[in-house]
Amino acid sequence: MQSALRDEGVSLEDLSTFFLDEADRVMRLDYEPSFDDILRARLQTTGVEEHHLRMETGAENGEHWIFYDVGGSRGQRASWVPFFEDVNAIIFLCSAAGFNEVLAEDRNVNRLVKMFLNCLPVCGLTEKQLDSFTTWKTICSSKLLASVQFILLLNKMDLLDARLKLGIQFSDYVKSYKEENDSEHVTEYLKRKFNAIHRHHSPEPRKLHVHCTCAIDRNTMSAVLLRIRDTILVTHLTAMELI
Ligand SMILES: Nc1nc2c(ncn2[C@@H]2O[C@H](COP(=O)(O)OP(=O)(O)OP(=O)(O)O)[C@@H](O)[C@H]2O)c(=O)[nH]1
Ligand SMILES: [Mg+2]
Repeated sequence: MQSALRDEGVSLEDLSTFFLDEADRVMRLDYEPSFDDILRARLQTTGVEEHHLRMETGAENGEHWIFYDVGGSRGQRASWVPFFEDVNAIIFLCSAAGFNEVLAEDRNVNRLVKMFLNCLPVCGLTEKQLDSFTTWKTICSSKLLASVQFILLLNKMDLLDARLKLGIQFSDYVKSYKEENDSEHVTEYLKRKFNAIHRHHSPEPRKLHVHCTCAIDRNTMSAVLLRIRDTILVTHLTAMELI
């Protein structure tokens, strides 16, 4: 069924059964999407989208955040650069569960693996390990972004955990991986690889902040966003020599 839907241009991301399980509710004439429906929906970003968010609760009440969301698929990447110049921080989302997925735009290229292409000497990975690491390396190397705060979100931790618990072997896809097949060890491995690329390719030394996330979990994401806010604030105060 998944492949039949894909042939029709319908994508059921991550083999999610969420909307199929909810079909009765979703097909009602008076259906209104819940917060969870919105978080589960797959809406591909095309070009660059500007989002203004005004916080409505807690200490952040009234605060105004501007996000620029850039499409992650290959065809969208060329449009990123002009928007980078004035940003305070780059939040790079990488699916930690992408190790056994291929790109929709090129089914010969592994999603995580595609991250690693030009980083082989740094990572010691095989030629199969390409996409997210390649993109990460390109962004880290940018001179335009030398003074921008970098924040890495290793996302889809729930799916990573579920896949490893199903017995899918990370080492079958990432040949240099020799550790245990659990999310703790795999996550540490990914952090080391991303950190190595960042350290090796940044034009000037800078700190990298890494968070493990599940973007569909609103509670943990709001805590992560607060920590990101604090990181950006501290970086700015330090730059202005106020702390
Ligand atoms: N289970 C799970 N699903 C997630 C998580 N994060 C995102 N998703 C789902 O992944 C799908 C893709 O999310 P999008 O926001 O469209 O992905 P994107 O990375 O912005 O993709 P582009 O816009 O093409 O760059 C959606 O169906 C989300 O619900 C996560 O942490 N866990
Ligand atoms: Mg998007």
